[in-house]
Amino acid sequence: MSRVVVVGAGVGGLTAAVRLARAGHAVTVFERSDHLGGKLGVYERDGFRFDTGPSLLTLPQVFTEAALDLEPLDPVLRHVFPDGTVLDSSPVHAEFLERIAAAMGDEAAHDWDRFWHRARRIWTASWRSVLRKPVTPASLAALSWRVGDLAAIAPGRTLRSLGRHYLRDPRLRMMLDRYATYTGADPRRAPAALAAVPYAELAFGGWYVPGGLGTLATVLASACASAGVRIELNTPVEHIETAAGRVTGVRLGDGSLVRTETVVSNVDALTVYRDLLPEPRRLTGLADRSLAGFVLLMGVRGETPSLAHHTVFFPSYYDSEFDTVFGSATRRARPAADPTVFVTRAADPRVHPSGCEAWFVLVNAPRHGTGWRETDWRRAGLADAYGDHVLGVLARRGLDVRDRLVFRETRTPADLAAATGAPGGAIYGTAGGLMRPVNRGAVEGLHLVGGSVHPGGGLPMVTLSAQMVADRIGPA
Ligand SMILES: Cc1cc2nc3c(=O)[nH]c(=O)nc-3n(C[C@H](O)[C@H](O)[C@H](O)COP(=O)(O)OP(=O)(O)OC[C@H]3O[C@@H](n4cnc5c(N)ncnc54)[C@H](O)[C@@H]3O)c2cc1C
Repeated sequence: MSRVVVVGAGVGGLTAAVRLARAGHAVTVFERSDHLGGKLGVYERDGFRFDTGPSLLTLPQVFTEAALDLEPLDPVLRHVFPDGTVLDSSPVHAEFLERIAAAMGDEAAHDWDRFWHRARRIWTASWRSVLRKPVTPASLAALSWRVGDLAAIAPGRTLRSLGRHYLRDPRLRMMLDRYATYTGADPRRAPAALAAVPYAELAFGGWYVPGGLGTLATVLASACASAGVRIELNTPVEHIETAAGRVTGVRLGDGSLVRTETVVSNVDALTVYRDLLPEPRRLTGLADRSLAGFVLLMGVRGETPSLAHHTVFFPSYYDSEFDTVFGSATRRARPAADPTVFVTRAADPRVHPSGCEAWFVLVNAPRHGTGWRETDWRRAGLADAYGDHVLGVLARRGLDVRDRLVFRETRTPADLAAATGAPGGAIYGTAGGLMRPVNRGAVEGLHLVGGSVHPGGGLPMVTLSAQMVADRIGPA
């Protein structure tokens, strides 16, 4: 029986651990923190239960290691535009077209239908040629894929330009642009291939896990237990030991050495290459880093019928938000004055006391430490002041919750970085791009899973990375 060490108990690490143990390996997971799930965090207070990370599960067919009880969402998302238009997305295409026509007119519905057919081609090509296969610069260059798939994905084209080509209504353009942020990217730089994201979300639906998405970590943990995986919490891996270009073991925080020839790392690739390997190595194929997020967790009195499970409130000038949170060569990244505000409020009595609601509010935010003082999220008072600001923005967009708060907690990019080891609190690891770091590590026996490597961030992609890596390692 071969011994495999998994570093990190995020969704990628736990999924790889289950799959490898079922394939006959003796698997040990070392996790630096005192809890499982990584960014898939849960926070409980006064009878309220919050997911501190993911709130939307897509591509349920991917989660084969976790038997989940799922509830479909309709609408998947409610969009509130700056002119007051409200558009609910539907997992049934014909129904969504009717909703678009009712809210924005027939021309807009026709445009979305045309875009949808192109997005389906992109999805089909991505699923077949990219998402379940290790993609490397060499495989791209060798054009080993079907030429039709390459044409559909249109490498080199941006999501923004694809949207401008198909969609005339500025509100639909805004709606499409937002999908770039599902990988923490700027739509003006993100590849057109990300059109696969709205396709997948609407064609296969958006799902809620009763009790909250944190349940996924619990289910994966029990799958680990049944498969015989050993999990050690509060056990950071300080180094990956190598000799002659091969993995020989991992050095733990207490100085002890655990010998193994196979390490699956769920740690951000940047950290692995910079800090865990014996000599810092250049990470090839590093795409842009993902955005971080600023989160408010709020216990709220009363009910809010204007909210769907997920509601997005758009700003008047979307590009100015991207300019601000990404920064540029001449302007440092800063929190946005007029950000998009994403509110999740589950109608699930398991997550709030009766007569109340548990709100998760997320806005795009620059990574911790990427700019000057403005992006030092540890600066005294910044988190509270920005939280006040976000609630003021929400009030100006028609939803004033400030006099209904039972309590309010804040999670900044610096908090996420501290809790999960995500550099700068990047939500998704690397932002959208075809050239993410590859799953095969720089030394023999090292494999990488999780949001910072191919095929990317978000629960389904992270799960696919783990499945690909486990299958590549093969049976014991
Ligand atoms: C606010 C927020 C909202 C999100 N919303 C969604 C959403 O709605 N839908 C969706 O699909 N995705 C969403 N995501 C993204 C999703 O959470 C991530 O893509 C996914 O959970 C990342 O999993 P991972 O496998 O990369 O591991 P991570 O979650 O990054 O976990 C890595 C683990 O490794 C551990 N670790 C790090 N260094 C060491 C070390 N040296 N030794 C031992 N252990 C170590 C960490 O403590 C951590 O537990 C969201 C994320 C956030 C933060």
